[in-house]
Amino acid sequence: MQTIFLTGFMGAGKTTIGQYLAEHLQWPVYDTDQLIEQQTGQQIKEIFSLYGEERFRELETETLLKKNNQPCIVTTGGGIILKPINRELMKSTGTVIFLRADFDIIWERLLQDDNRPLVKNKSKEEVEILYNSRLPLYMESATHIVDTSNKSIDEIVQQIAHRLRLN
Ligand SMILES: Nc1ncnc2c1ncn2[C@@H]1O[C@H](COP(=O)(O)OP(=O)(O)O)[C@@H](O)[C@H]1O
Ligand SMILES: O=C(O)C1=C[C@@H](OP(=O)(O)O)[C@@H](O)[C@H](O)C1
Ligand SMILES: [Mg+2]
Repeated sequence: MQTIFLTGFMGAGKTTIGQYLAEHLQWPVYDTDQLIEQQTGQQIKEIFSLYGEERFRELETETLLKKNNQPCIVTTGGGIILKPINRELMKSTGTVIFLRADFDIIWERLLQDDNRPLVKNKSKEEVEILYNSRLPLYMESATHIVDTSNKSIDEIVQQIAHRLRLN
């Protein structure tokens, strides 16, 4: 089994589900946002405000390129699917699980913290446009789609393990 990449929109639960899945499978887990923060010594929101989104996207690609071939879980930032090279890198080196969730559920979660620069000061309508614009890219790059709406974290972890025949 190769790397398991978790993709999906901001607030879909990638970082959280990845932690629980890692515990369940006893696999290491890496979060691209956390790796970028460790590497740069800066918070994601600082990188966006100091250098812009484009620089952040380059850092995401660098992070994917640095990954070794050992089995692990990689939880990605919601925009990782924007660059074709990222979609190719993930698909060619692992299994890509798109964590899908209804936008209304996601929006409620996004209201809980203000650490996401692409959400801060945006209306619900504006973020929904971003969500809809990205959906085809999540679909195109996914090897599996897991619907997470109204499911507990435990149910989602079980479902992923079952779909990948890892339990
Ligand atoms: N299935 C779920 N049910 C309820 N809350 C969830 C679920 N998945 C994630 N959350 C919560 O949603 C918020 C966003 O999750 P997070 O893992 O940061 O998402 P992402 O990494 O996709 O942006 C967190 O507060 C997390 O606890
Ligand atoms: O969707 C995006 O473009 C982003 C998602 C964030 O990660 P999460 O999806 O884990 O919130 C983080 O990478 C950055 O704020 C940009
Ligand atoms: Mg995350």
